[in-house]
Amino acid sequence: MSAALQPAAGTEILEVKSLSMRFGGLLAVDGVDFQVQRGSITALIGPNGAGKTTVFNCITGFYRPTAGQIRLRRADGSVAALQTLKDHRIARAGVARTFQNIRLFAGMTVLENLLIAQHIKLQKATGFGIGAMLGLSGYRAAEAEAIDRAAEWLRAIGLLDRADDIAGGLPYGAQRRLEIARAMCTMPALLCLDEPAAGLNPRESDDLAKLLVSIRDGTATASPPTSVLLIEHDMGIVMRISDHVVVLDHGRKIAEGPPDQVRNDRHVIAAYLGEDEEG
Ligand SMILES: Nc1ncnc2c1ncn2[C@@H]1O[C@H](COP(=O)(O)OP(=O)(O)OP(=O)(O)O)[C@@H](O)[C@H]1O
Repeated sequence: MSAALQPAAGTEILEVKSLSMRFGGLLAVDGVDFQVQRGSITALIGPNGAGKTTVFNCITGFYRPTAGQIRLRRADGSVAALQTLKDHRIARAGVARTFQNIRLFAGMTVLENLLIAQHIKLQKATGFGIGAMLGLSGYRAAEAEAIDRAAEWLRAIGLLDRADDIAGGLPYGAQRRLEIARAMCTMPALLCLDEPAAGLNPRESDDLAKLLVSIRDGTATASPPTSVLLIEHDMGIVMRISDHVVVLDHGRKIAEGPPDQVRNDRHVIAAYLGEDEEG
């Protein structure tokens, strides 16, 4: 049965409610609540081990939460209860993600990486393979559309002239942008990015910040505006591009609000100072 349950009410695209995740004796996420507003960039921050990636893994179906609800409210008003779905169904429901460590198909070309991301749509359009084998027009149209979309995203990330290069040979910052383009080729409602600025130099970070804002605003390509949830340690980027910041520490939410408010929150300052003392 579909996870579409009830019509939309608010403007949030994602609602995380009383989320908990236990690993044996460790409560890595402890009753966390937050929302991602449609058309916003929301950052999930906190010291090392705060539970950020675990929250992401629950949202994207890599972990089944111990308790709590994760609701994706789609544009058509239906609600998907993500905590009940497997990862591939969450992807189909409209949630795309990237990982802390780059996970491209390094031996394939830049373009192939973007086409593979669209294989589910191609399969559907072709009656799961038969149409492709027979060379039916539905397949050719879907394939042309996939290539057009890939080209649009390659233009948006400045890699159109490298479409036929091997992805693994790209500079690190370009690989990061390609991963984001790959996620965007699935036309998600919500884009989840786990430390997209990790390892980038200042110029690459700047390009990334602009790309994320253009994804949020729908100006990167002809695609509509897309809500973004990101985990990020680079506070320069977080403070510059986020509309809303959620702060975790030891598995609990300790603050949330606009960047300026969170930056001056005494609980947040104490959590980060504590990390410095330990480190
Ligand atoms: N699969 C797992 N099994 C056991 N413990 C885990 C697992 N995944 C995470 N943890 C633990 O849960 C806690 C939260 O980890 P998590 O990776 O979510 O934190 P984080 O905020 O993303 O940290 P970082 O910023 O360092 O990536 C840590 O104590 C971690 O060791």
